[in-house]
Amino acid sequence: MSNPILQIKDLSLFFGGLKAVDELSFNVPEGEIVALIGPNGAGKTTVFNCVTRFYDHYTGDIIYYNNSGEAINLRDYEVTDVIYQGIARTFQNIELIPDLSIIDNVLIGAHKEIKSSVFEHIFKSPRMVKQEKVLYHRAEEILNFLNIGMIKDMYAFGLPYGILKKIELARALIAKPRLLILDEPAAGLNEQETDELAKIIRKLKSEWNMTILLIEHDMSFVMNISDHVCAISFGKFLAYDIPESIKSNPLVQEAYLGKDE
Ligand SMILES: Nc1ncnc2c1ncn2[C@@H]1O[C@H](COP(=O)(O)OP(=O)(O)OP(=O)(O)O)[C@@H](O)[C@H]1O
Repeated sequence: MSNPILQIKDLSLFFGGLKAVDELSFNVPEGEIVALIGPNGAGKTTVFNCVTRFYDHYTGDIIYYNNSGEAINLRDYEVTDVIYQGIARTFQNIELIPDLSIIDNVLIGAHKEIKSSVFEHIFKSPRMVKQEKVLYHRAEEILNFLNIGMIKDMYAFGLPYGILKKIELARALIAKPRLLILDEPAAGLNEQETDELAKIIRKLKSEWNMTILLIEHDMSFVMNISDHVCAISFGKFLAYDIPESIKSNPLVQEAYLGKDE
C-alpha cells in the first residue's frame, strides 16, 4: 500500500446528544480510489464535512500530506483554505447557478487561481486577461474530457441530471486537486451514465494522478471501482479492506442486512 495522503485519527463529532462520528480512524493511501460506505445515517457525509472543514467542532485529527509532502493538520485551516491545499469536493445535492453557462459554472471553481488586484479586475489588465484565457482553456479541456465540451455554452438551467453532475465534477476538477472527494457521484445516474462515471474516475486516478475518496450507496459501483473500502456504522469503524474482503466481512453484512435472530 502506498503512503497515506490523508489520515483520519480518532475523529468524533456530536450533533447535540447524537454522536454522528465515533472515534473513527482510517487512512487514504495516495493514488488510490477509496470508498467510505455505511447504511443511511452512518456518518459518511459528516466525515467529509470534517475533512473539508465545513464542520470544525470535531475532536481528533485529520492529517493531510500536501504537495511538498509536509503533514498538515487540517484543523489549522479554514474551510476556504482547504482547496489551496489541493482538496476539492462535490456535494450530494448539486449546487449550480442555473442562469450561467456550463463553462461559467465550471470557472467559478477556479476563482482561487486568479491573482489580481481590484484595480486589475476593474480595468481588465493584460495579466488578468491572460490568466482568464489559461483558465478558460483548462475548463474546455475538462469539459471535453467529460464529453460535454460541445455544449459548454448552454445554460445549466433545465439540463438533464447526468449533465449537471458532470458540471459539478468539472467545477471540482478545475481546481486541480490532488485529493478529490466525491459525495454520492453515481446517485441518480442511469446504468450507462454510471459506467461512464466509473471510467472517468479510473482515468482521474491513472492519468491525472488523483487520489479519490468517495461515498456511494451503489455497491456494485463501489466494489468495481475501489482499491480499498472503509465501512462504518453508527459513526464507528467496522472494517477497512479490499472490496472482495469487505463483501464477505460479517460485520459489514450485519450492518447492512441486520443480525439474524
Ligand atoms: N446538521 C445536522 N444536525 C443534526 N444531525 C445531523 C446533521 N447532519 C447529520 N446529522 C445526523 O448525523 C448522523 C450522520 O449523518 P450523515 O449525513 O453524516 O450520514 P450519512 O452516512 O452520510 O447518511 P446518508 O447515506 O443517508 O447520506 C445522522 O443520524 C444524521 O441524522
